[in-house]
Amino acid sequence: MAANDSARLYAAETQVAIAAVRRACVLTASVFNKLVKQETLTKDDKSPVTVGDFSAQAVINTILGRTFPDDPIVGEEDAADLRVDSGKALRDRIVQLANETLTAELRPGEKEEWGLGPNHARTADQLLDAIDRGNYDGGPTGRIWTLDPIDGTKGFLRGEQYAVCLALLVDARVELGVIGCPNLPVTASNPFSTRGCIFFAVRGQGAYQLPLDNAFGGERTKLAIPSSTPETLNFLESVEKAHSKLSFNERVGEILGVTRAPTRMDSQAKYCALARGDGGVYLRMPVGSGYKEKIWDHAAGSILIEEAGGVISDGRGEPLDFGLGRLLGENYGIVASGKDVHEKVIAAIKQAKAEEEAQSRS
Ligand SMILES: Nc1ncnc2c1ncn2[C@@H]1O[C@H](COP(=O)(O)OS(=O)(=O)O)[C@@H](OP(=O)(O)O)[C@H]1O
Ligand SMILES: [Mg+2]
Ligand SMILES: [Mg+2]
Ligand SMILES: [Mg+2]
Repeated sequence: MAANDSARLYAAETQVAIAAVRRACVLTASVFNKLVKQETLTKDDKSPVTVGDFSAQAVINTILGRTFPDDPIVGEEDAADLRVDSGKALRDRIVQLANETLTAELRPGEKEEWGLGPNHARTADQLLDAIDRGNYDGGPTGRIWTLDPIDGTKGFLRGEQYAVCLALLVDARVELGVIGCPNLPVTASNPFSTRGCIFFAVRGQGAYQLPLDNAFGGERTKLAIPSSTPETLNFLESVEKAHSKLSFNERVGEILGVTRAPTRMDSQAKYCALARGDGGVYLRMPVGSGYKEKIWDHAAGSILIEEAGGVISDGRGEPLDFGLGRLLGENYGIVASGKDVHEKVIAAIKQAKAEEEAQSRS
């Protein structure tokens, strides 16, 4: 970081969040190569969770608990399944992985007072309690961190894109977002370039990309979403068909005159790609299952888009409300894009929706 950064708002939070996300990314990338079948559980909502998700949440919450002990955390995972007898094997593995990560040698930019380095192993109880620091209900006031330790767990299991996502809300407004993408090439135009990027944005201070393997010493690249035309525009959309209505996206694309094929990518890596100009519109429309979006799936990505000069809203153009609790609640889909195309996308959604309603009446 530059010398004058300590004077900036949220400088300490930014440094800690980048360090915590970087450590969690090293953990998840290394665990992927060693995962065995018994290290994945299916949650009540039928979605997967792995030892990688639990131990990344343990690591990040441990660091936040030490550095900002009064700040509550809304995290995706909880430790209930690890506290029962049948969870012993998973629990042991998570304790081992989290401690390997927390006790790794300090890197430039990290401080031992954050509870990092060889002398800072935790007990199993401390790590389970750290995971459960993420049980906060959220709400409209105060400082609240929100964490998705592995966003795109299905992508992670496929060896494709996933992201470690951390954001700080202050009175329901996202002030800081950090996203680690261990499998994303550092050069947008070259899929064969080195993989592993960290993206971060602070309100009023811009959005940046850093190399994952040199987060504090490497060059930071300022991000700006370029303007686009129907010929250059494409959509960034979910891989999982149950997560967003891809047929609706296709119709919106036709209305806008989009000719390029969509890019399908798991996780908030989609927001990162958009922020660096690698894709034009993040479009996520509900499939009609009644699923409610979670704040940790969009908070960090939303500030990255805004600080890269873009706009994020729901499918009606309404702002996303991060102050309603753990759920985004009342949003109808999500649209993120450059400023020049956002209104056009909202108008195209309105038209596609009207067509759909007319069809269902006839
Ligand atoms: N039914 C349904 N509808 C919409 N969204 C859902 C649904 N189920 C899950 N999720 C959330 O989707 C998160 C992953 O989102 P992605 O955009 O990465 O989806 S996709 O994998 O690219 O299809 C995923 O995040 P993780 O659980 O962190 O992987 C979920 O929070
Ligand atoms: Mg999940
Ligand atoms: Mg997620
Ligand atoms: Mg997750």
